Amino acid sequence: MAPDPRVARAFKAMKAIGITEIKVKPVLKKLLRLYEKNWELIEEENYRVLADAIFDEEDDAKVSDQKKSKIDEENYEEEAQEEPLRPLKRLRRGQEPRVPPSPSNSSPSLGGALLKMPKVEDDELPATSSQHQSQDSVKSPRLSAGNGRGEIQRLGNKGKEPVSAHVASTENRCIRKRSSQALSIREPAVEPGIRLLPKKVSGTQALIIPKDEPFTDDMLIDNRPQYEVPIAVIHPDSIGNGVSSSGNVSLEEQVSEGPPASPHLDGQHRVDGVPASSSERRSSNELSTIPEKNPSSLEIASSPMGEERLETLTPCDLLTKSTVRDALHNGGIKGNIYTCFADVAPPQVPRPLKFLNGLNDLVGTSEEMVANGSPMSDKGDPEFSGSCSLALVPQCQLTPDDLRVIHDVKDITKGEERVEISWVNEVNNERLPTFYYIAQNLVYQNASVNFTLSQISTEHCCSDCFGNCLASTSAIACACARQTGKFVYTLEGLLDEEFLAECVSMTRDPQQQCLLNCRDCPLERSKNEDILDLEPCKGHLERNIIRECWSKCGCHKQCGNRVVQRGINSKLQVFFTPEGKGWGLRTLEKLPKGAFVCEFVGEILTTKELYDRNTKKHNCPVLLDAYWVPKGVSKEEEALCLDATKFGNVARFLNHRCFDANLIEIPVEIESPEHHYYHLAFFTTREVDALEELTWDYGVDFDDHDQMSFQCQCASKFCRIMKRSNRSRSLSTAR
Ligand SMILES: C[S@@+](CC[C@H](N)C(=O)[O-])C[C@H]1O[C@@H](n2cnc3c(N)ncnc32)[C@H](O)[C@@H]1O
Repeated sequence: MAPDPRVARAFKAMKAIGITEIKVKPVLKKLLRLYEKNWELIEEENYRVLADAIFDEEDDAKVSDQKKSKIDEENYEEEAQEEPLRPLKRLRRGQEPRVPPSPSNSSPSLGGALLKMPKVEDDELPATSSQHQSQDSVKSPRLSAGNGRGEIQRLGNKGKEPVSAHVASTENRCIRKRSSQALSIREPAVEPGIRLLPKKVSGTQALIIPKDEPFTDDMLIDNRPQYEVPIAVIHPDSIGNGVSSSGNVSLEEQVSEGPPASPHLDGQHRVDGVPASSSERRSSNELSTIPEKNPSSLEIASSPMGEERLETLTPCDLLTKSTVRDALHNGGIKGNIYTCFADVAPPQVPRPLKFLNGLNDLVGTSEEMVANGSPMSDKGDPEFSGSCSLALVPQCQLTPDDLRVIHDVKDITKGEERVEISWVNEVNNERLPTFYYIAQNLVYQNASVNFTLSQISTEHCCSDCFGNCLASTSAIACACARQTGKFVYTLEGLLDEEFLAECVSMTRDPQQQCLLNCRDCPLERSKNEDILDLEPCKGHLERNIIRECWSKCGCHKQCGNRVVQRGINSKLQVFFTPEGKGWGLRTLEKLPKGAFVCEFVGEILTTKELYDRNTKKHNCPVLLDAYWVPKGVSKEEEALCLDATKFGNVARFLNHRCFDANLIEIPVEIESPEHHYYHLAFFTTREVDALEELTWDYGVDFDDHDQMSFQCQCASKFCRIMKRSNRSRSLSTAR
């Protein structure tokens, strides 16, 4: 096969400055991945980025060699003394300063959960040293969701079968099958006066990152399982106004040069340790809060694994780095820029970190952070204690968009949520997959989801209520609780134990599960154009639902019957799982049983639209089929699902756990009594410890090849794939 002329030209340009093909090849390959094959970025300025990246690679190799020699010569203690200046972790994350993964998910597993990233084709470039990870193919996820009414309102669903238009044809067959789901979240603590930053980044990184590049499947690289149902390339523009408020995580990635070692330590918090609000954070770009006595910027990375690194750099140092300078002038945003900008302080002499006795004195583990409520407790030096001042940061001519990106580095929600949600990768140098963070579901195109006040009759709201419906002493049940017979929330904001137990039982207990089958399943209709190919409905799991008060109700926004609509309130963190599941979500604080964690948020699609997307990189779309059977589905367009692959919230990072997941998903009606659309909320099924991963039973039938499939690593003793043979026994034991 003839070599790509662009490759040949790149080789030639490098050869002209004395760089051999053998050195060019691997770096070029990385850049192609990083830039998603956007050659223009590589070719700019006579392949400057490429040359920079190669030189950086060489520099890093030298540093690595020097370090190795040093380690041979010095004893362990001596090495430890130098840790602050050259973190051990750097070796592991060695690639980040050079050619950072693309914002859109450069790493194989990254895309993992949601988006899979195809590698650069080998035939495009000669063989390289890029690593290849095993790839599992993932089939279309089982779409599940449900809505039920308290004890209430039970609805059936399971996942795959067409529902006839209108006719609520249902054979209510109780079938033993399937599962439940749930999850919870938390937030990282932050250190006043000290910012956790990624290590230095090469200019290449800073210059790279095409912000608005279209995201296409073939630009992605991922070795992890792919979803059977691919996702379409969605441009923010095509989504409508609602998207404007969403955040593009890829942009965040662009800003950060590498996976944050410990997002807990970011500077996005106020001095009092309280997470800054979105607006506060935004303004902090203009007024940088800095430690009064901290003369220099301080880069700190740490991890629960005990790997930390510290580096002092003056703002001047940072700003005079050519790469940063270039990036600023070019309007590019990079990790370094973020670092320098965020830490810009009055020019002072960098302060040596000798006073640190060891990293562990300064940077605690995640557990310590959680326990102490602060990731860094000023142990190292009182000067790091909260006192701050505001300093103007005039040098950087960043656009408002740039500033927005900068702020998003440590908060994937970009201020969309009430709480900040950081991400951390203590396993490798993969970055978050590219997606736009949205806190509320958004209609993609055809989904017929209309909320009008006129739709809500007095039967559907409690207009006579006042204050907190749960605290009412009225003998007459609040209208919003009528369907369930009682409120399903307690005054503490948790799910009523009995209601939760019933929900869990209905999804987990084979004896209690009830699958309802519709005659003309919309799901099957969406999958198959030819009516002759239609498969029978596979059943929809019967569920309980929650009905919350809403705008037409007379109660207060803080009414106890408004939990899900108030959004995430726990301290959550997206992290890279060490078990091969890709990214996951964990809580940073202990969560009680029955706590709301988050909603599954994504694009609202018709099932037809979902299948039309024809992508194999879906992030577990969820079918809103809770009412299909009881109410029927009048037209195909009303068969809705949620796809969080490109637009979603933290729930897209929830991994699957067979049977005994700590989260369960429950349908929640909020704005609309129309049953074809509802919210899907995750609640804890038990108390969840701080740092525990939050999991949800996708309800995957690993024997059904029509469903999403992956090599389950849930480690549950009830794992359906690992212990299939013992499944029945396990389930009964668990009960
Ligand atoms: C909704 S995503 C979860 C987030 C995902 N881990 C990521 O990195 O973005 C679902 C995908 O995560 C992976 N996954 C989830 N649960 C898993 C498990 N128990 N074992 C292995 N992989 C899992 C699979 O690749 C699955 O297709």
